[in-house]
Amino acid sequence: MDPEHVDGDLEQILLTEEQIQDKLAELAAAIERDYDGKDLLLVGVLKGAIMVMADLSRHLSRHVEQDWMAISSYGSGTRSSGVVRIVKDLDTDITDRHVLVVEDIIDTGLTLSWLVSNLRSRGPASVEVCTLLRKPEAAKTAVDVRYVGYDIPNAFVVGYGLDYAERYRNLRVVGTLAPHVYS
Ligand SMILES: O=P(O)(O)OC[C@H]1O[C@H](OP(=O)(O)OP(=O)(O)O)[C@H](O)[C@@H]1O
Ligand code: HPA
Ligand SMILES: [Mg+2]
Repeated sequence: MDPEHVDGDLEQILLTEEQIQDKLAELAAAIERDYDGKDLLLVGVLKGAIMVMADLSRHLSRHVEQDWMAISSYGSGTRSSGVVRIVKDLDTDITDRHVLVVEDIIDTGLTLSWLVSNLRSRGPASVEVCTLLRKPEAAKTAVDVRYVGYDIPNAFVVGYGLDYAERYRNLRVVGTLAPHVYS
């Protein structure tokens, strides 16, 4: 879906389809270099990361395995509840595996810091993180993020997997939501 199909619900387009794809190609190239000769498992965080996982993995010119976890901390609102809940766990045993967590956004960093420590407790060879978007508050958290696409301002964004009340995930762009939508 394109921005003109959401009836003025976007205040501003932050990232075009081209900017998103160019960045994912760049990140994929870095990942290929860093994991050369190593087995790699991509772990996508549902549901937001579906688009990033689909496009990032297709920019890779190597074999990877893909698995998914569903954890939710936002529910239907615009603020993190701080309570992280596993809705679906991995199907894969990650003992001695190189794991790369694929995220759409790191906002407060609460979801990710919880997830990374959960995964590290399973005895993997390594756990790193790749996110398309990161907000300033998250940049201050202790979680080390190896691959960051774009640092964005501290506003609620939707599109390219990111939702507000489950809508807008199928937008091709990332944009800020106009206040009239949620006020
Ligand atoms: O850094 P944080 O403040 O913890 O926020 C980031 C998380 O929030 C969103 O997921 P959400 O809980 O909305 O689930 P969803 O991906 O299914 O929309 C997003 O996809 C990240 O996983
Ligand atoms: O800005 C956001 N938009 C949508 N989902 C989110 N989850 C954390 N931050 C955001
Ligand atoms: Mg969400």
